[in-house]
Amino acid sequence: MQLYVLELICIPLATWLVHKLVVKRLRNAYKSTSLAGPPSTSLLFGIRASDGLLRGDPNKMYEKWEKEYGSAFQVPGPFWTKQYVLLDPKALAHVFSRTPFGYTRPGAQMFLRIFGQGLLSAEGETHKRQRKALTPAFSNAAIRSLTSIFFDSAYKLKDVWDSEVQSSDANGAVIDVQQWMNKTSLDSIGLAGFGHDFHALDGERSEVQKVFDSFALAPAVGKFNGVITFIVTFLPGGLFMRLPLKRVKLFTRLAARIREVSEELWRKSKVEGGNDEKENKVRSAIGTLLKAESASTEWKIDVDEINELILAGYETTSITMTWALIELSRHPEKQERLRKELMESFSARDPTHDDFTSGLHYLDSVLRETLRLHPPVTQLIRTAEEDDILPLSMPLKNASGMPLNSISIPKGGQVVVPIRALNTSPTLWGPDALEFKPERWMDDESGLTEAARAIQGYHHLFTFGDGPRICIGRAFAGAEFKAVLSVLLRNYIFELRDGPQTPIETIMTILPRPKVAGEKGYAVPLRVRSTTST
Ligand code: HEM
Repeated sequence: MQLYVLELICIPLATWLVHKLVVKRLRNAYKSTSLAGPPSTSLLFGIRASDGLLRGDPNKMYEKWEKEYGSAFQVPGPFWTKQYVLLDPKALAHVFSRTPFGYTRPGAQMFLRIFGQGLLSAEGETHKRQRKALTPAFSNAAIRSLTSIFFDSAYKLKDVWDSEVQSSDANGAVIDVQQWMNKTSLDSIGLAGFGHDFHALDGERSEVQKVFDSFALAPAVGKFNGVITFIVTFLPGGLFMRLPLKRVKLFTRLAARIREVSEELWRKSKVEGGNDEKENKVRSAIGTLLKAESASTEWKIDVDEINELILAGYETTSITMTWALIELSRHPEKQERLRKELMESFSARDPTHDDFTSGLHYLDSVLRETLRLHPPVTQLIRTAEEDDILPLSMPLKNASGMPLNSISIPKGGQVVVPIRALNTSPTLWGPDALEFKPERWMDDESGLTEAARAIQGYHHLFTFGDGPRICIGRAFAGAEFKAVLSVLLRNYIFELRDGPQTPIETIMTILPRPKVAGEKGYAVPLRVRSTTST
């Protein structure tokens, strides 16, 4: 009798396993193109357990493999799967044009579990509907009305730095700029996104900021990075959230804190923001939506949406502004060129939104070059929802050396978009691909190679993704970056404390952040002097 029960459990389980591990694998092997690529380093985890991917920067490995195998190659994934790494512009354009329907985001379940049903976790028709609802909040007109909020934050920052700089000697004050970019970004997203002041620039440390910081104090090191990638992409989100891991607990805490703030903001906005009386509430992204919502019964803005905007907008923008200050400190002549451009027309007043979008070309080039060299999101992964054929624009050979003009991907197959490797590939960007050269974007992108021009995305970059899921906050981030840098560059001169050759490393928090080598946490101490003291 006992044997009978055991059989009842074991036979279906074994059948399911055989189907999953053998039949599906054989079907996929038959339907997929076999590309060249690095060998597996672990029976169970494929190449994900290799030191280069786990402890190092995965993009360094992708750069190395691009040289060895070409513009598309395969890497062995966990449980005998494989992932296709794509650096071919035509193949990528195909994948992104089919998103969100042909290819889905494997981590979406995790976002859903942690942050609720927002844009990041939505797929298919739900995504389409939610995206349409949020779009007015990020339109040109909306960003134009938010620009003064970005300036308010920048000037608040200037007040604090002025007193530090004035009380320092002629060499200037040493300031950890990353901390201050965090505060500026958090206050800006609070005010411009939701009409809420986190008061980070006033010295208050909100609960949300405390949890974000705890990721930096307990960074993902060693095997953890790889294990997380493995779990997120292969287990259903529910299981991931039950894993007794420190980082999972941090994510849960972060979600809870953000949710507390979001619920409060949402409640306040509902009471005050749906009309014109409270002008500061309407002059925020959510204010715009609530105003529109009152005229429509089709959709409702939700707390989950607020959650995700804080998560998606805070760190990404802060990291980008920090990298720009590092690069400008490493290249004093480029810093001077930017200052000159700003001072020529804006020594007496601030630029407007129109000045940012149609003038100030060098500032725009510094933004693009920073986004190219230092994308805060360094890779995207997509799962094919059906069998597909990827067209190719660059010559490629399969694993047996035969020329290919397309790649077959089976349903369930995963493609990796190595954003940083793509943005810095010498094949696409030329021999100076790794150099910080805003000049390449000037004069109608005159310094771009033909190959780079063929790349789609945001100005030929995948830093914001591409297609229907392209970052909805890209103009928001761009306006904030430009407002903050235009104030800082007109008022201060920046240098790396220990000279332009100071080594910079990256450290994994939620996203990889820069840090000066040897510093605690993710500190980026720069020497800051007033422009009027020279
Ligand atoms: C430099 C700053 C930023 C970078 C580099 C960045 C990057 C990205 C990337 C790569 C994606 C696509 C993810 C994917 O396809 O899987 C994305 C999506 C998204 N971003 Fe950003 N982001 C930035 C700033 C912002 C800001 C300021 C906001 C909001 C205020 C924001 C809100 C979002 C949202 C809601 C999505 C999901 C869009 C969708 O799925 O339709 N981002 N971002």
